[in-house]
Amino acid sequence: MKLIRGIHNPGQAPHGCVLTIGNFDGVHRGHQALLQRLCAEGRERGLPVVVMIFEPQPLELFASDKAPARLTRLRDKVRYLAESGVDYLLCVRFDRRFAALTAQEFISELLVKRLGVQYLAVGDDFRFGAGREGDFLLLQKAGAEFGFDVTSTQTFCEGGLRISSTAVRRALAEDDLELAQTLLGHPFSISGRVVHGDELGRTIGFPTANLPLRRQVSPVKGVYAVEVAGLGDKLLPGVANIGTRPTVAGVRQQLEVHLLDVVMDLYGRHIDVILRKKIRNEQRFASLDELKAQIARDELTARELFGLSNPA
Ligand SMILES: Cc1cc2nc3c(=O)[nH]c(=O)nc-3n(C[C@H](O)[C@H](O)[C@H](O)COP(=O)(O)O)c2cc1C
Ligand SMILES: Nc1ncnc2c1ncn2[C@@H]1O[C@H](COP(=O)(O)OP(=O)(O)OP(=O)(O)O)[C@@H](O)[C@H]1O
Repeated sequence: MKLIRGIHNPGQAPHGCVLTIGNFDGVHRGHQALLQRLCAEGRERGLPVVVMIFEPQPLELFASDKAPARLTRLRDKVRYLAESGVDYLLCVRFDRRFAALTAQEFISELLVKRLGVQYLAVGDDFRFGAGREGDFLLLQKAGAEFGFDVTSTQTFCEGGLRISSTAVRRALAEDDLELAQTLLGHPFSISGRVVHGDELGRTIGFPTANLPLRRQVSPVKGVYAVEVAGLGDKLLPGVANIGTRPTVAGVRQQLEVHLLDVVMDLYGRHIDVILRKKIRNEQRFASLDELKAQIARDELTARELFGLSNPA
């Protein structure tokens, strides 16, 4: 899959394609069903499959305080979309100028002139263009005028519930990792590059690898039994805390993971932390000793869960 950043990269995007548009946060099973359909259509027509996403996501530009927590960073979205068989990922920089394009301009300049779209699949609730004035009906009319097909994707459900990024966030907020995984079609994980912490963890006997969550708010909080991918062939078990570390007066939200039975310097490594089970909420302890005793109990809980023997 080829990643194209921005719509002004001449010659990079194909002219003539099958296309879908959306946030694709989480690349959940609803998205995957839509992508499968789109790939089949692309094969039939002998055309490349293009997915258009926006970065930042529209709500993050317009109402950053109301924007929901991201399920996937761009890097992970790219990986999941590539695995789904997409040929080109067009990542549009969503700024005030782009947002001001009228629905008609979006169709004629971008979809028709720039991409030469032949087939477009979107949900029937898809809105676009300045003031969200463009809708499915307008796309259908434009399709008839410019000669491209427009289909509304069939809603993909789980237990009567429409799978959506919002539904995954809700499952995570309710600590239902199992449901989140069912909706996603893959386990929920948080990835990033390990940075230096203040190394207090080392002095309390639990060295931790720290992942900053940056401007991204995490959809989950608390202490989890986890498995870490990205450090060789095997998944490595660990315990992680996602929060602000009130005991040591931390401020910024971060993820900290302590690996069981392995000592290695993870600084600078890119890791993917798969959340397997919530152990408890983050707490403020009266002393570091109490925190240390609790983390030791968290470790035992995780060991039991993973069927590992206790440390010597
Ligand atoms: C499994 C685990 C559970 C944790 N639980 C809490 C907690 O409940 N409250 C808290 O303030 N900090 C918690 N922490 C964070 C510790 O305060 C943190 O590891 C310590 O401050 C070391 O920070 P450093 O890595 O920046 O040196 C937890 C860390 C781990 C690995
Ligand atoms: N369950 C589903 N079944 C079929 N198509 C879906 C499903 N969920 C999303 N889509 C389609 O995938 C495309 C991208 O969806 P997008 O990520 O913007 O929305 P979403 O997953 O419904 O998220 P949100 O909860 O934020 O509305 C859209 O065309 C949308 O209609």
